[in-house]
Formats: sequence, C-alpha cells, structure tokens
Amino acid sequence: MRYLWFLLLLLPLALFPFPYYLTLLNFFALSAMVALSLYVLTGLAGMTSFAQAALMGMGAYATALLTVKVGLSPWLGLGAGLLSALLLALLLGALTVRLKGHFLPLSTIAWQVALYILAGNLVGLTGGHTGLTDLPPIHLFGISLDTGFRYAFLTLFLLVLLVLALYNLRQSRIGRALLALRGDALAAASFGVDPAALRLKAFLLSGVIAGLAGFLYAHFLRFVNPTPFSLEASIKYLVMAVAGGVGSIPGVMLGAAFFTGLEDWLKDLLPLLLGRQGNYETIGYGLILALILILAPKGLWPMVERYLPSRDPGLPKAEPLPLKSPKGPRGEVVLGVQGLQKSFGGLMAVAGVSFDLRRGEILALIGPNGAGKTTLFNLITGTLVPDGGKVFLFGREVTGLPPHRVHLLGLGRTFQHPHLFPELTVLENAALGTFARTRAGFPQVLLGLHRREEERALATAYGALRRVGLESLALERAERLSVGQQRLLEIARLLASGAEVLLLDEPAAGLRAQEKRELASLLRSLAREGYTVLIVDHDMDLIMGLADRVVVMNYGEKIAEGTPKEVQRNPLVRAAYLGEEEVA
Ligand SMILES: Nc1ncnc2c1ncn2[C@@H]1O[C@H](COP(=O)(O)OP(=O)(O)OP(=O)(O)O)[C@@H](O)[C@H]1O
Repeated sequence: MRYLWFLLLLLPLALFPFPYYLTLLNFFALSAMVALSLYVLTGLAGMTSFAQAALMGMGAYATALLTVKVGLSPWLGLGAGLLSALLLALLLGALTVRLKGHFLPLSTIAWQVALYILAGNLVGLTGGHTGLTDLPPIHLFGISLDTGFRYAFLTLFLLVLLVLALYNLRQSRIGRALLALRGDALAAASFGVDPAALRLKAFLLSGVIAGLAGFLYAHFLRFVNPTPFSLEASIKYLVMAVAGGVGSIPGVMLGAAFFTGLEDWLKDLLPLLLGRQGNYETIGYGLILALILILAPKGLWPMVERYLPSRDPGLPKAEPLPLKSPKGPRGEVVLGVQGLQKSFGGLMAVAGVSFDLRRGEILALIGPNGAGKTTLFNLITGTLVPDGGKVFLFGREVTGLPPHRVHLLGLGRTFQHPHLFPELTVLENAALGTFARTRAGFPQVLLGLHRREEERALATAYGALRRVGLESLALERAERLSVGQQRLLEIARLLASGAEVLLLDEPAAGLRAQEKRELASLLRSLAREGYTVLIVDHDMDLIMGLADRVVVMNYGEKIAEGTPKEVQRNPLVRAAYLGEEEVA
C-alpha cells in the first residue's frame, strides 16, 4: 500500500502544460519534507520546534556558499548542507532536549530568530537580505534540472523515499520508543530507552530532513535570502503538520498539500477582498488553523481516515528473539538492598531498609499505605536516587544508575498505576519491552533493514501476551483494556523484555478473583523457571499464598522479614496493620 506514494511521480506529467502549478508542486514537496521533519520531532517524539526553517536555511546557505562563492559542485553542497543542518540540530538538541514543558519550544524560537538575524546581518558572507544569487542547477544523469518539470521528479522522488523511510521508522523499535517517550518517559526508560539520547537523535534526524529540504529549495530557486527561513516560515511548517495531523505521515502530507494550495489561493484572494497588497495570508492561515483545531483537534487526517478501509497488520509469525544468557543457580542473591534511605523534605519515606532477593523466589514487600514500598521500588529501579545505602544487581552496584541502565542489567518493573500507551496496540505496547533486546539503530531502521528483527520482536511480544492470556486482544488499542487487563499487559511487556528480576507494584489491584488466581499461578510458574519476583500488593490472601518470604515495612522502616507464617505471627506486624486490615 505504502508504495502507492510513488504515484505522486505522475503529477509532473499531468501538470506538464502548467509551469505555474509545477512550481507549486515543487513547493509542496519541499514543504512536505520540512513538515515530515516535524512528524519525527513532534508526531513521534512529542517535542515542538520553531526552528525548522533555520535548519532548512543551514542546508540552503551551505550549498549556496560552496557553489556560488567557492564554485564547487552542488553535490558537495548537499554534503555540506546536510552536515551544517546536522551540526545546528546537534547544538540545538544538546541544549534543548533536556528542557521540559514550554522551555523547549521557547528556546527553539530564540535560536530561530537569532539565526535569521545573523543571515541578514553577515552581509559579507551571506549577501544580507539581498542574498546569494546564481546558484548552479543540479545535474543528474547528465540532465540539468533547470525547469520546474524536471526538478519536480527529483523533489517528489526524494519525498516518497522519505515517506517510506519514516514508515519504517514508525514500525520499528525506535518508533515505538519515541512514541513511548512522548507519552511517558519513565515507562520508556524502564525498558532501556535513554530519553535524552533518543530525543537528541530524533532532533538530528529532523534537522537533516529540514537541511535536505533547504538544499533542494536553494537549487530550485537558484537564489537564497533569509526570508524563507524566518520564524514565520517555521510557524507555517508547524501549522501544516499540526493541521493535517502531526501524528501520522498521511496527515502531514495532507497538511502540506492543503496549506501550499491555501497559501497560493489566499495570496490571490485576500488582496482582491481587502483592496491592498500585504502578507495577509498569515492571518488567514491562523484563522483556518484555529478552525481546524476546533473541529478536528487531531488534524484533518483522522477525519479522512475514518472513511478508508482499515488495514489488518496480521499477527506475527516469526521466531521469537533468542533467549538471553542462561540463568545462574537458584538461591543465588540477585538483588541486594543495603540500608537504603530516602526522605522527602522532613518525611523519611525509606529509612535504612536492607534485604536480599534470591534467584527463583517470590518476595513480597508489604506494609500499610504510605509505608514507603513504592519509594523503595523507585530507589531500586533508579527512578529515584537514594540519600544513602546501596543497591546491587547480580553482584554489581547499581545505586543511582538511571532506570534505562538498570534495566539493561536485567531488572524490569511494573507500575502502581499502569504506564501504558493507549494509542498503541496491545501488541505494540508489549513489544516496547523488547527495546533493549533488539539492536537496529536509526540508519538500519530508515533503510528498512530491521524488518526481520522487528518481526521477531513482535513475535516475542505476542508470545508474552499468550502467557498472560491477552493474545486475542493483540491488535486492539490498549485504551480498550480494563484495568485488570492493563496490569496483565504490563506483565507481558516485562516478560517480553527478558528481564530476570521482576518488580511488580500492586499487580493484582483491579483484578477479579479468577484473574488473581491466574496471576498467582503465572508468577509461580515464572519463579519455577528461574525468574525472581519482588511483589508489592495489598491483597493479603494473594501475598500469603504466593510469597516464599515477606518483608514488612512501616513508616519507611523494615519491621519484619520471614516466611508468610512468621510475619503473620509477628506482633509488630499485627500492630502496624491494626485498624487497617487483618494480616490473616
Ligand atoms: N515524590 C514525593 N514527594 C514527597 N513525598 C513523597 C513522594 N513520594 C512519596 N512520598 C511520601 O512518602 C511516603 C511513602 O510513600 P510510598 O508511595 O512509597 O508508600 P507506599 O507504601 O507505596 O504506599 P501505598 O501502599 O499507598 O502505595 C508517603 O508518606 C508519601 O506521601
């Protein structure tokens, strides 16, 4: 289906007699590329950039300087253009990806404005607002691409390649990880995603795409000046992407087509209506964007998509990913917690807790509400940095390591409130677990060289869904699951990750009695296979019937440790639970 995008290459033939529309077609292709750079950044990674036109400008000015001032070939200009855009994206990304909330878009605005001013003021280098003229045309296979007709084949061909590459990206471990980052960076990190590094890579890819569009723009007009690389232009690209539907590739393409046509139409219409010349189309743009976002908050594409036949991706049939290295002997300490401490202001949430977790056992961590159980989980998994104490995983100290590094060493967790991605399918949610078990990086993924590994990742995720009994819902969106099913999906994601040590935070909350029995039998069989489980739950029947040992916390301290029978008899435990619930 996706290869139908190649039909776009017929458009120059259809528009051959109309040079004006051929020009518009080229502008559409270039705008669509920049808008697609925002698909990567905003649609997938959830970041907003107002600096795409500046990145495009880097591509344009680099080639203009090399070809006009130095007299080199445009193909060298292409290399220089992509490199310059990459370097700017690296600078922008390195300084901004850690910024949260509105600070990221605001800082991109600042960079965009600064670079625009620079391009206008460095007259000796850039020609100022007059710009650089007489760029050479691109030659391809001995043909000079010096007409809109010829050029359109190049721009559309590259656009289609980009579209296909981005489809590959979306359907890959990286696409899933980016979407996960957008929704919930903590959950993504708990499966081995390094949030800052991945965001930076998304920034770089988006910068290179915008740089390519800039290079093509420069050799199409054969002239560059700062105007097309202004903040206003950046806003235009963002409007295109958002109005079309920044969350999908067809949406962004639709937005680019719609606004390229609209801009042209408004440029003719508004002076007629208003009786004077001026950049009034920007006002028209704003009004139309507002209207679209009121009527279709997710952009135009979801409205169109509703009427298209839905595609059945089918269930994965490949071999699952290979098992990780063989597990060690049962009973060996896999997780050591020594004197962990954490306080929030004056409140001691965890006060010097120590225990060992041995391979193949199920250890329950219980305690009244607010006892510090979740905080302890967060300290072990690297979500919080302890004030004191140490954590050892497989004998290696992991105290203070970030969650993605801790996961890579073989520890996985579920959350007290399920951290799932409602817009992804159940299968994709489970497949996120395989992130750290798969390798394909951006280049392989964009070129589509990851498909075998991807099939195996999906097969692994499907196998994990089968283990928790969710396989019949694999292709449903996760938002359709009940709370109990969401908890099972979190466990499936954990199983798909291949983690050996499983930290489960209240996995039985919201489950019905039968589901709880099934969960208990699943956890028992996992423990028999050599998985190690640390479980927090308030369901005493479940815990007492399931756990090999129990650690009891109260007011941040460990007050008891032993077999279920021992802790039930412990007077301190009984006192802690008095008035809450009976430890029976
Ligand atoms: N980020 C935070 N900032 C301030 N206080 C916090 C923070 N996280 C937890 N606390 C406090 O630390 C104490 C321990 O909380 P924690 O969530 O670890 O307990 P819990 O045993 O998991 O409770 P529950 O069973 O209700 O989930 C509580 O008093 C809680 O209010």
